[in-house]
Amino acid sequence: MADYNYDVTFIGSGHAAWHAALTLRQAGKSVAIIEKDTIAGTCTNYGCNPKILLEGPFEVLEKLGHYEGILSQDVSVDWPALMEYKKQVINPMSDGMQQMMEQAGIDILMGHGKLQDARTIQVDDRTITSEYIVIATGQHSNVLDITGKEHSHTSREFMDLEVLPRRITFIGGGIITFEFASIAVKAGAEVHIINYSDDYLEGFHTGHVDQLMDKLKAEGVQFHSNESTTEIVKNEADYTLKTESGLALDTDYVVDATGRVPNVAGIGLENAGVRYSKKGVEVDAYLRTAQKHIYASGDVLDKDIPKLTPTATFESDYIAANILGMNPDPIEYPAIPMVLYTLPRLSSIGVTVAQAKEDDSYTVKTVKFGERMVFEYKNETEAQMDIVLNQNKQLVGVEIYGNDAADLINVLTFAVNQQVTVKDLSSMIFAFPSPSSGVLDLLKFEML
Ligand SMILES: Cc1cc2nc3c(=O)[nH]c(=O)nc-3n(C[C@H](O)[C@H](O)[C@H](O)COP(=O)(O)OP(=O)(O)OC[C@H]3O[C@@H](n4cnc5c(N)ncnc54)[C@H](O)[C@@H]3O)c2cc1C
Ligand SMILES: NC(=O)c1ccc[n+]([C@@H]2O[C@H](COP(=O)([O-])OP(=O)(O)OC[C@H]3O[C@@H](n4cnc5c(N)ncnc54)[C@H](O)[C@@H]3O)[C@@H](O)[C@H]2O)c1
Repeated sequence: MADYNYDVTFIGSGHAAWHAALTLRQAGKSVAIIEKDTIAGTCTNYGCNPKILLEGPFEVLEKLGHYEGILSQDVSVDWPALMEYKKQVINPMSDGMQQMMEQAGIDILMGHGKLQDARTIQVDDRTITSEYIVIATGQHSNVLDITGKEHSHTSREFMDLEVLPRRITFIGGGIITFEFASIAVKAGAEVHIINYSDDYLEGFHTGHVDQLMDKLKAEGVQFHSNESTTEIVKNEADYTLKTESGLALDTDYVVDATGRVPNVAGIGLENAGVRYSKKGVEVDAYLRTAQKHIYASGDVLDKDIPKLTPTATFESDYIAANILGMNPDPIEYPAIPMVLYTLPRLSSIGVTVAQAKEDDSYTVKTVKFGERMVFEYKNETEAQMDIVLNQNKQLVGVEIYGNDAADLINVLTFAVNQQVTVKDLSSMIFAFPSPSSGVLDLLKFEML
């Protein structure tokens, strides 16, 4: 048998990689992780974690708003102090992860990984060989190819801003735009959203999206629909964003949030005979590429399911089990929850209301739990969920609008994936009062 430097080598160190790396190392495999930027990847360093940390104080402001007349509303967020706090909490995480992996016996190779052939990887000026390889290179922010594109910023740069600009313009009507616009406007910035169509937040419940947009408009966010950005002009003290229709918007900071692009270029996929397209790396039902010993995992995959941290983790765990022979079956994804971390949040799992309306076998119900349980939902009367039941009256889909939508969807993910019945719910006692027990009580009633 051929002699390789490592049993398994990962290109990338995000969630798609390190979960499998640890499991494989614990099972006695020799493992290397190649990383060219920051150990632990996007979510930990410039994605989910800093995003939710920065959002924390604004969530408090949002909740304060439900007690007007009871609590003084004269509170504001000190952005520079918040940024300092973000650095204190987030910056050490990468080193901590590196130490944890090295203590487990994983070799961390810093540098740009590039396949030379199907078993050989060049890492800057050194070369290693590996029996198995996992491509876990993630995605990068799209940058619109327009004049003055060098004046636009990515989500990563936005989350490093020491001072929040007075006027911020987001290009794109997707997740990143809404999450950042939601906090920027609460921080007092003048916020504009430029979208090249009039569709926003594709995939989320359209009624909830409309409700969220109305709220953001009331807070001051200005939406510019059906506008195609053509140019960003640098002026002496600010910038002007121009569109095809003639809109000229003066602003201090432009965030390009027009999507994320799989990192498939410059990593030697063609040298190794791995098939890919601009949508990502092509894999079979076992997450194996055209070369059966080369797997791909996480955001870099060409797949139709949401590109999220929990799916990257799920795939990483699957690959470890498959390589160890513990799971020889094709990967089987459960229903995957999506959460939009705006104020309030939107979340969903399973069959959507839009899908259910196309199929007579489903029943759709709207449950205005915020109105019905004012005390448990702390005056958030707008909170509601739209549920989809199948013919057996089991919960197959939920879409939520409300501050607690992230935690509630986790409870309901359990109900959807386990095909829970009213009898199951009635056989359990839940703590009361709490947001989840309120929702479960109402759910039982709707499922009867
Ligand atoms: C602003 C933002 C907010 C997000 N919020 C959420 C959220 O709230 N919830 C959620 O579930 N998901 C969220 N996501 C998505 C989530 O971050 C990704 O789904 C997740 O990080 C994917 O993990 P990954 O390991 O596939 O990729 P990554 O974490 O991107 O890791 C890939 C790694 O590969 C490295 N790499 C690339 N090419 C090479 C090379 N040639 N050599 C060596 N190393 C290389 C990169 O530097 C990177 O570290 C967010 C993303 C962004 C951008
Ligand atoms: N809460 C979460 O789970 C979370 C949060 C942030 C990011 N993410 C990850 O990042 C991705 C979101 O990134 P995003 O918000 O940049 O992408 P997105 O796909 O959600 O939104 C992109 C937006 O840009 C628009 N657009 C695309 N091309 C354009 C063009 N040429 N000109 C103008 N507009 C254009 C699209 O119509 C869309 O509105 C998610 O898919 C997910 O993988 C997840």
